[in-house]
Amino acid sequence: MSQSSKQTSQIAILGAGDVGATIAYSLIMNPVAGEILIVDPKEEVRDAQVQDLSDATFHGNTSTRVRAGTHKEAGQCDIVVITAGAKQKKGESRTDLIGRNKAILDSAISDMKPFRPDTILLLVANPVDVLTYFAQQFSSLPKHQVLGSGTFLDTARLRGILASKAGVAASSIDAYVLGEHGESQFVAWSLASIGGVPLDSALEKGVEIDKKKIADETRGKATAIMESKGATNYGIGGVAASICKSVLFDERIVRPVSAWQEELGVCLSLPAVVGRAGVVRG
Ligand SMILES: NC(=O)C1=CN([C@@H]2O[C@H](COP(=O)(O)OP(=O)(O)OC[C@H]3O[C@@H](n4cnc5c(N)ncnc54)[C@H](O)[C@@H]3O)[C@@H](O)[C@H]2O)C=CC1
Ligand SMILES: CC(=O)C(=O)O
Repeated sequence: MSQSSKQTSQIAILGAGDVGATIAYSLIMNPVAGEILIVDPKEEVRDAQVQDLSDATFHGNTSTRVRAGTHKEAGQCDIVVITAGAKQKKGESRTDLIGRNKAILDSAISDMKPFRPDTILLLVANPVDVLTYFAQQFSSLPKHQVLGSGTFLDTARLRGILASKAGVAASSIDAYVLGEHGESQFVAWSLASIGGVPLDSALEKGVEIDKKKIADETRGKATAIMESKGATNYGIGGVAASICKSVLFDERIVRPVSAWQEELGVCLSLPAVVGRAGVVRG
């Protein structure tokens, strides 16, 4: 991507809560776009987040500007990251949010229309797979332009756990959590490798891993964090910012993101090639 298109790219973030603000902060610290628009009907919170985030743009490495925006403006951005919606209260599952968050999504998409034809919608609000499906329906954008963060965060969690067991950097581990960003997710153990060597052969002698325990710990990590601090925001902040970069730079990187699965008639995560058109190949 040329320097000038990098500077003029715009990312809108719908929802100025814990997750939306952290995604914006990640995009300021690792700049990929010229402008970030923060959109939230709670104007006081939105404006305070804009003020606070603007202070973070002071650091030397960024040319990204942050401002408050409207839903209509968001519909004309390169990427719209949708964090708008309720989060889980104690004892609630992600799927318990469906009624509230589907209604919020419906009204937010109506407010953003008409979309720029090449806009990418990145769903983050939960239940992310179901909302990705509804965003495809409500927006009428081509399905490959509407994707969800899916099991990318679960995959990051899995790689972190495996890295500490194996004593190698998480970036050297190739392993995926696939399926639903929720209770039915699964680890594709047969694909797991370290530096290209199948996981079981790559571990040092004497190092044993309990695959069921690791899969359970990965699946339960969000609940464990939320029980203590009420929300998860940093992991998804990094994950969503990384997807934005893959889109704007047309990276064609393979990521487990939630996308339309023609054979199954649902949105869920399988390894997909992510580029400027969204899911370039499923
Ligand atoms: N996919 C993933 O891996 C993750 C998803 N999440 C999900 O992200 C969502 C947001 O979480 P938090 O930021 O912690 O919640 P929050 O409650 O802190 O913020 C949500 C914000 O959305 C705003 N909002 C409501 N309707 C809106 C609309 N029509 N347009 C724009 N903004 C609107 C609210 O005013 C609020 O400020 C939740 O559904 C949560 O479950 C959170 C972490 C990870
Ligand atoms: C909240 C959520 O979906 C997560 O942290 O995985």
